[in-house]
Amino acid sequence: MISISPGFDVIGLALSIWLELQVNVDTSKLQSDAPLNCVITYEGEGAKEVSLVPDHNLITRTALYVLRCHDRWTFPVETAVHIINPIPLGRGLGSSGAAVVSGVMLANEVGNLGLSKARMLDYCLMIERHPDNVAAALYGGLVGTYLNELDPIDTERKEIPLSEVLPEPAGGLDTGLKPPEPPYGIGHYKKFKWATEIKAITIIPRFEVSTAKAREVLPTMYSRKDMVGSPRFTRKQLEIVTDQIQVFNMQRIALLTTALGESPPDADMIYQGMQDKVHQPYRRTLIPGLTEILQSMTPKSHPGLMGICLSGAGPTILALATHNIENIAGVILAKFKEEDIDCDWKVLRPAEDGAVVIRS
Ligand SMILES: Nc1ncnc2c1ncn2[C@@H]1O[C@H](COP(=O)(O)OP(=O)(O)O)[C@@H](O)[C@H]1O
Ligand SMILES: N[C@@H](CCOP(=O)(O)O)C(=O)O
Repeated sequence: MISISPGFDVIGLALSIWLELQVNVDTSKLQSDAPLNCVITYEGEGAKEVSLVPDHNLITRTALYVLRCHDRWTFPVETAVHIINPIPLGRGLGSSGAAVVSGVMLANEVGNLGLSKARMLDYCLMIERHPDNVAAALYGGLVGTYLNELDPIDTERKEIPLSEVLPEPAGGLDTGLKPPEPPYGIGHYKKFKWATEIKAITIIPRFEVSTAKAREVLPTMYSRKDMVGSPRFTRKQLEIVTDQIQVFNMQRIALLTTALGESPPDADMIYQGMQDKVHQPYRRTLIPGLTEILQSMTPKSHPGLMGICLSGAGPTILALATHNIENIAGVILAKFKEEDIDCDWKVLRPAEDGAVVIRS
């Protein structure tokens, strides 16, 4: 799943590329030699780099966090988790969001915790703190999200450093200290319609940009950062510039969520709706060719194109299109090639169902 500009940290889209866990609890065994009673096997994207040690792997570490909040200190004897992952890691396609959601669901299943999806979202948000990706993965489709204003005690709990919520390796077994439980109702979501004729072309460069790094390049104060070296601006003018950036994105989000659901789609409105000033301009330093790609492709210059943006934190480019798909993809591939960047590409569609459990 991905987040869509200009809906930075707000709008997420679940796409038809599914992380799958095949889980078996062998209750005939009385004890297990596996660390934390869990045997992990793995195939697909990340197979060479992802740890198969349960208190290092993001999926099982997340599951252990949820289990430990419920006084279960290890997996049940003996839990086998086979991970099948088609989502490239560190490309802006939400592999970590999917991993976190799957870890929470894994705990819910093996621990028989009976958590609702709303409660699972709380656990996800203690780990991946921007709600766009995890809400899309959990609920499916195109979602808008927000974080609730909590009382001071719950706010403090929700902001406990990630290193305490999800230490690596997952600690606690020796100390017996329960990890911080999430407050109730951290975030909420609303699903929007998606016009079926719109396809999602993803152009996936063969290099990684970690989301953490792509967030570090963003300004903390937009007005100050934007005005560095421009002492001629007054305080009033700085406020106006900040407002302009925020209002620019808000005006677009307001249109985009409706425009993406209308048939036939209005290309100009979607294209305008996908412009962003909050994160894309700052991330160009991490992604050669980004500015040129985003600025040179419009519905007029490339018929069929509806809109174009960075997918998540990048480096993947998301182009929405109704037709001319190969041609549009070819242009973006060629532009990356000019920067000596090889890419893969996929045409995806929204996955409306969200995270599901199939019991056999
Ligand atoms: N299937 C997976 N199993 C275990 N860990 C994963 C999996 N997918 C992602 N991760 C973890 O998430 C990291 C990538 O997260 P991130 O930088 O946010 O990029 P992305 O845009 O793909 O979400 C990986 O380096 C890995 O630590
Ligand atoms: N809104 C976040 C989305 C990060 O998505 P990812 O797929 O790169 O993890 C951001 O833009 O930082």
